[in-house]
Amino acid sequence: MRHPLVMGNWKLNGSRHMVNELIDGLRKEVSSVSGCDIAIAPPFIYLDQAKHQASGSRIMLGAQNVDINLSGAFTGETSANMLKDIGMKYVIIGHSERRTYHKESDEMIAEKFAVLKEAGLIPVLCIGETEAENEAGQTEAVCAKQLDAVLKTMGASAFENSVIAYEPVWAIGTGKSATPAQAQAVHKFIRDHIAKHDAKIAAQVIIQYGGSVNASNAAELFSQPDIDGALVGGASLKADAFAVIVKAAAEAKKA
Ligand SMILES: O=C[C@H](O)COP(=O)(O)O
Repeated sequence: MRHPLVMGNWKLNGSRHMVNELIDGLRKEVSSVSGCDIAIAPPFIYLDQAKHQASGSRIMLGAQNVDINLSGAFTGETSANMLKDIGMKYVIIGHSERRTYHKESDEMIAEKFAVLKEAGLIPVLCIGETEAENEAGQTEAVCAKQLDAVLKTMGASAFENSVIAYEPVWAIGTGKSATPAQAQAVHKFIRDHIAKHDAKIAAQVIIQYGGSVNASNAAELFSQPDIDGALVGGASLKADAFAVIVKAAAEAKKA
């Protein structure tokens, strides 16, 4: 049985004060929740502070990016081994904001996937189509191509103990979430696509939904059989709203 994961992607938001306040608030809200893994991904500069602030709680830490290199003359970059060294568990890769603003290709993202696996970190691989691709009926083709970049280089076994986040670009930060039925259909496609290579791994891989998840729509999204939690942006910046989403995931997957 899959254990849902709700992860907050803080993106470029935060301060020393906010790290302490938000994590303290979240610790109180989720202290009695079981049945759902919880993670947050603050900006790099606050990861160490956040790790300490969350110490002894069920809140795990993740980073928002990683470099493909492990050391050397790569100014401004952070390696997988460094993230492991400071106690990170998850690393988000392939987020559409990085694909768009930093021109990250499927091939580069597959390389990042490989360095994370090598370092013993859990990749959270974001995939998803743009609005134009959605309207052109290309959702499945786009998701398949993004998954294939990893499948071709590493095989289906790479998805063992890995996370996929389906994030339709048109739903990110827009307030316009995919409907539960729309999201379920794509999640099932993703699982079936991996199952063509390895049914056992497809059955266990966590597939999160991301894109305007909030306290009001989370429960219905999580009621879908192939939606295993969420990658949450805006709503993860408020402890109470994020906790409602965590509780909804724990509740929905109890049955
Ligand atoms: O990584 C998170 C996603 O980009 C979703 O962001 P959002 O919840 O603000 O729409």
